[in-house]
Amino acid sequence: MAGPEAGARTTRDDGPILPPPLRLELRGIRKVYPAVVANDGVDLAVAPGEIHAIVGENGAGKSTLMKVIYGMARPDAGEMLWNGREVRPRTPAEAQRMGVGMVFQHFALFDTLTVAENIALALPGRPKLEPLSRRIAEVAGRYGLPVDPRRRIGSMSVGERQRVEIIRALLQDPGLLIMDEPTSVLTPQAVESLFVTLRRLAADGCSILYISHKLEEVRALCSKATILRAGRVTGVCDPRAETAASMARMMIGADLKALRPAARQAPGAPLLVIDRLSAPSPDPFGTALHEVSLTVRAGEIVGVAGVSGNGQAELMDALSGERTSPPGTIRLDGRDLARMGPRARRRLGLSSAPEDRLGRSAAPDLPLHENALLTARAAQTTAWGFLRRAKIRAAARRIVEEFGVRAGGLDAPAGSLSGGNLQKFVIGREILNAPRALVVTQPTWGVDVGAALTIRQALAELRDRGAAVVVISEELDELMEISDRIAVIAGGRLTPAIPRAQCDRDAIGLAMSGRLDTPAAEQETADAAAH
Ligand SMILES: Nc1ncnc2c1ncn2[C@@H]1O[C@H](COP(=O)(O)OP(=O)(O)OP(=O)(O)O)[C@@H](O)[C@H]1O
Repeated sequence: MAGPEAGARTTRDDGPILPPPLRLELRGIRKVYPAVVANDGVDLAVAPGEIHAIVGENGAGKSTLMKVIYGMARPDAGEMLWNGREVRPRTPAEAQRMGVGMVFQHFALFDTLTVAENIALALPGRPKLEPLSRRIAEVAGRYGLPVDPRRRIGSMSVGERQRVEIIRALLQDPGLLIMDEPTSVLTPQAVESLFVTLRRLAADGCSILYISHKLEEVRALCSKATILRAGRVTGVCDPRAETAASMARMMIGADLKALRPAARQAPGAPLLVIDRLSAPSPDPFGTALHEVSLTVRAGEIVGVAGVSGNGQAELMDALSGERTSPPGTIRLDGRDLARMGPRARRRLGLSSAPEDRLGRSAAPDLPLHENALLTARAAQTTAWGFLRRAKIRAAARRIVEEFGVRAGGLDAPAGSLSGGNLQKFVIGREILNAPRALVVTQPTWGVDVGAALTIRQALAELRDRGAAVVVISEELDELMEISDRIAVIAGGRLTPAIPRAQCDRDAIGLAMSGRLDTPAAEQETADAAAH
């Protein structure tokens, strides 16, 4: 895959055997943004065929470093060597020609085109579809990435789309593949098969840079890790010889606090009751909701597991009020909110934080303090019709402090925050509004281990104060940790929720793949009948 020198040892004349040059070496990379030094003298060494993790807290500078390597950001200082030669890629196309491939968190594929058509668009010289389809099938077979080149992207699951992205990158014959948080959207089974693919690639000599907040995955997959904190390298280690806790310590510079166990009380009366909610999807490739029913009691967190694209977005739209008047009811304390818009629902105590943080949960160009205002209740932020500026700034400051949001001050635009920091801000804002019921999607998506803990703790505390909380997430581990009961959404249908203690990971994983005739689902039905 990565050329003849990959993974081999080279000889020079008849002299001693020399190790091959590093695939990639960075020396003293520095990148400065107006309010922050994102990379501050970063060194990185990646050998051929090495799976190398980049870990660090939100805002530590991981994405910036990847952008430098992929020609999307110009460093202010430092040098980059590729197979021992100095290079300065100025665009992604240049980086690709050099041999760097990148698979992004957010896929850039056209729904209406087939796999082969999408891939053809990305390759130089617009290759013919027939021979290209054969090459796709060949790469797919070699690396265990089953994909039909004639299928339309719109009909594919997220895991399948990721395979297409990986195949697209592999067809450019990369010597280094950058994967940015690749498992956040996958079922446990899909994560396993992704790891098989990556190990095969590495065995063929392709180096992999693997960005992740999931330290257990890093330990299972990677043979080396570079740890960043506040733009600097704070450690290089072999993750297999570390524990998740010891790596977290290098990332944070302190021990990770444990989730504080709360003095739990039994949940109270039903507070949020969703009954036979159906909704068509606005998106031709979306998933319609079919008679979704769920009862969440006061003082309870119900997790909704599922692979993205199975109706989660439609469920969130229906619960947040972004789409109204569906058949079915959404009752909060007995009052039906199904025909009310988001503001009215919020006023009555039902808050939500959709997944698309920059598009729908925050205004990227507005400063943080104005973003704090977006979903605040009017009573807290206005007096006699005037905005209470000091109160709003104080509310924004509280979010930043309690949730450890790293930003260039309250006047920094939301769009300048790193992905994880924006996430902390949006979720923190909703929790601190103290709603009676809260629906969140992927609450810790892209946030580091320390911040994930803070967010989970805050959700648990909200629950313990008597709120009804629904967490829609693709991360089964997280749902198993924080939910009192778990339901699975697949194909727009929701299984009844079963108590966490009775949840079996494998059965949930299967139900997530659309196989609802599992023991877990039968158990749920029995339990629901008993309620
Ligand atoms: N285009 C930009 N303009 C201004 N500041 C930026 C820009 N891009 C990144 N930053 C800042 O640079 C720092 C590093 O951000 P970066 O996205 O590299 O972090 P990260 O480690 O990838 O974080 P996360 O885990 O949250 O994705 C952050 O403080 C961020 O706010």
